[in-house]
Amino acid sequence: MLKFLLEEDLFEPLRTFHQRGGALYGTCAGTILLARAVQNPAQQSLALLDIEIQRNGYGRQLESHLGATPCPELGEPDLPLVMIRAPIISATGADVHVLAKWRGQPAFVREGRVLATTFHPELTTDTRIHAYFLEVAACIR
Ligand SMILES: NC(=O)CC[C@H](N)C(=O)O
Repeated sequence: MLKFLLEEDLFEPLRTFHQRGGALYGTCAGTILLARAVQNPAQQSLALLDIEIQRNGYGRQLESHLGATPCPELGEPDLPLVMIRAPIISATGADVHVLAKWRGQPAFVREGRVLATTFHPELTTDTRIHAYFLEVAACIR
């Protein structure tokens, strides 16, 4: 994804979109791209979300797993989590709201109109995060 963004010169258009008030949502590798700082390995990123992130934070593919976790912002039931070689958010800035955690680490975060999850809601039938994103984009949340 990083290679593609660089090859297609998409860094600046995405930053401009954000600057003009556009909403962004990253899942997993998308969250890595949005982060202020990436480790394991260090790499360039958009730095549109004030988090530090460790790629493959749980380990290799064998450590991919399912789970469920509470998300007070979205109500009951717990959010289903699909963690595929998921990253771990290791630090969050003062303006970042942690909306859900997994194993003690932020798993769903928001800073203004930027949302990010370390898991894949698109692989479940639970559409609450996508609906929430649309509301954030429409400035009604
Ligand atoms: N499911 C994913 O997007 C995995 C991300 C991948 N493990 C990475 O570090 O780039």
